[in-house]
Amino acid sequence: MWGSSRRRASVADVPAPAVAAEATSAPAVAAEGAGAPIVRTVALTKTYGSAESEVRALDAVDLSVAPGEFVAVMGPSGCGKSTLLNMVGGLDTPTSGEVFVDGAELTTLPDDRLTELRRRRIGFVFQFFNLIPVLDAVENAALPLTLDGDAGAEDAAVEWLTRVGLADRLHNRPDQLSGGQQQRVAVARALSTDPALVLADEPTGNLDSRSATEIAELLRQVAAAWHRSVLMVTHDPRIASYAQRLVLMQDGHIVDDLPLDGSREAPLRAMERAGLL
Ligand SMILES: Nc1ncnc2c1ncn2[C@@H]1O[C@H](COP(=O)(O)OP(=O)(O)OP(=O)(O)O)[C@@H](O)[C@H]1O
Repeated sequence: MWGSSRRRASVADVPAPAVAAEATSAPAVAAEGAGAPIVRTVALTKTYGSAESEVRALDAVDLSVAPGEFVAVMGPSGCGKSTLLNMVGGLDTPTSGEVFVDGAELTTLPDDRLTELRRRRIGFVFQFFNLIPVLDAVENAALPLTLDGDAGAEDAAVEWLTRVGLADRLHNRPDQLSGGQQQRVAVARALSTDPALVLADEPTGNLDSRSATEIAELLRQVAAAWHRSVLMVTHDPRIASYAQRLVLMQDGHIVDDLPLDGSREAPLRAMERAGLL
């Protein structure tokens, strides 16, 4: 469905207002309206176990992410960050509440539509890159489209690898790339399907400080220049400072939600204020 209506962005578009229109012009199902959030959770709750062993990983979480917005999520270990990302990514199902992504309510979508939405409208970036060792950068970045039988898979991969600064590394395998370069390949792979949303779970957790900063800057660009929404979980306040907005979680709740101004210290100060340090 999206494959037929999707227009591939060209490197020549960068920075490209057209990409912004493209990112929001082909919603999965009836959209919630122009300018509607790309992510919206309503009273999102997830419990694991039952009775006395019950863990409330998410407790009535309401969160919205606007088109092209870069939001960082921080909080102590076990506060529900990954659970939130998994619910928004359709990788796990809520106990109650609703999750809208790009206008579609995930809990009511038939399996095939959910799979299609995950494949085409959401890009995933993981801490350990999750690249295939025997494939080169182009083949790795093309993989989601290749698996979908898309004839333009490698062209899209080359375009996005060029955008993320790897035009001279197209045919290197992961073991021939630095950690930061491998994560760039993973970002290109996440973007190759033209998603509205990129979900990044600790994307800099396996990188040295300099590469981590470069990936944070790249994710900022994914949102600011290429108009994809980015929802990123991180433990690193310095990395969070590249986002436009910080969501702080504790015990399955959002305890603060504040705009950021690029100050490297702001997330740390917010965590101090919330008593999370
Ligand atoms: N499959 C599961 N079964 C039982 N409990 C789970 C499961 N997944 C998560 N939990 C629990 O839910 C709570 C939230 O976990 P989650 O992984 O979302 O936290 P987190 O904030 O991402 O933690 P971290 O920063 O350590 O990755 C924790 O108490 C965790 O033990």
